[in-house]
Amino acid sequence: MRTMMQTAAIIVAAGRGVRAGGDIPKQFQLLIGKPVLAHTLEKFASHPGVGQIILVLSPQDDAVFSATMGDWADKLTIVAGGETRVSSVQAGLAAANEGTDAVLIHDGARPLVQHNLIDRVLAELETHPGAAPAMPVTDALWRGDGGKVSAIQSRTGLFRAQTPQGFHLDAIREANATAPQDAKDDVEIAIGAGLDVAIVEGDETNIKITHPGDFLRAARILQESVMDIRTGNGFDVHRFGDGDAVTLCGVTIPYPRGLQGHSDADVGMHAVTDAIYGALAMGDIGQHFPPSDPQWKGAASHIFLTHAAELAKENGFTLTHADVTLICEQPKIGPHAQAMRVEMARIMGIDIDRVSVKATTSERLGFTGREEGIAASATATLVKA
Ligand SMILES: Nc1ccn([C@@H]2O[C@H](COP(=O)(O)OP(=O)(O)OP(=O)(O)O)[C@@H](O)[C@H]2O)c(=O)n1
Ligand SMILES: C[C@](O)(CO)[C@H](O)COP(=O)(O)O
Repeated sequence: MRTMMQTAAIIVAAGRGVRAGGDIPKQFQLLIGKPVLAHTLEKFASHPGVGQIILVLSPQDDAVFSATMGDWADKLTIVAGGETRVSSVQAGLAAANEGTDAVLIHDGARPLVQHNLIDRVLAELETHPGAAPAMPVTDALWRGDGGKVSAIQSRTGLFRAQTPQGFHLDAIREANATAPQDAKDDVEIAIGAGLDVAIVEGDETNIKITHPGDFLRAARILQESVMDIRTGNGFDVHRFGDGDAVTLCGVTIPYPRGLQGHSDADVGMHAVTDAIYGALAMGDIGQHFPPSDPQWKGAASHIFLTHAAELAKENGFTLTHADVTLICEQPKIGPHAQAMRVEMARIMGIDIDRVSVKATTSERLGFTGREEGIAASATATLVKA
């Protein structure tokens, strides 16, 4: 593990973004609600292997930076870039803190970079002065002339270059100092200076925003990757008392005793309700329907479950699954399980094949084994796409 290297990230964002178009340079344009550059910076700021973050900006963009991302300023070392990418990188290299061993040079216009890609580059820097991600070319390659295919180009050994490109600081500083200004990237500069650069596996989603259509592509990729999937669990117990029926998961079953509780004591429905609140991280039944409040005395539990399901919907989640296990010796649940699924699915507004009701005994052990009460355990899964 590379615990000894002090690594800085240099994010180059001084370009004009001519090909992408728009009123402001592409790095400041919004990508699902925040500037492209903010997405990029977040990835490096949250990576444990990255210390200093050097942001290279064009002096022409001081106002747009302050207006769109001013709150980032005190987390960064901001330096002025140049006319070419090479000169912008040079400015970044000059700003690395004393003691920095390695740098990751990354396009501000690649907002979808993932931590595991950064990890792969850092790992190779343990044994190489340079390391950079790339994707092997998989399409056939042609040469064209006048709108016609003029020759076939072998793709063997060809790669599409990505960033971040990582280097030992001293080595890339020396190489960059004499680099041609038209170099496409830092690997070109490094190998020009005779440095050994390892190729690490790139990521198909690590695209560079270059043309207008790339904003939509990037937004789609981000929306897929930010899918929020949550699982919550719930557990409840009610003791037996006088009565002639129990209500479990919305189904009333005749039985020589009843379940005691402030509400209708539907232990199964309470467990599912609490599982939904748990997935939302929004408290529990007691918090939403305090037992101290007389209006809930004897309340039907579908009120609670409906509230939890509505709350999930209001917060943008789809309830995709609920699973409850009733723990009791008696009554036997099997004959009623299907009716319970139907009723719970109806209340939650989801298909019955997304609702599971199971039962188990506790082998005559404990309070459920002694038939003093019934327990229920549940999970619920919520998805926000
Ligand atoms: N003088 C420059 C030129 C480019 N870059 C940065 O280098 C990255 C990759 O460059 P590219 O996609 O070519 O960006 P632009 O130069 O902005 O694009 P265009 O050529 O369409 O104007 C971008 O994050 C860009 O901001 C830079 O810091 N300084
Ligand atoms: C550095 C780079 O992102 C590697 O793929 C790329 O070369 C820079 O962008 P450009 O579009 O080639 O100017």
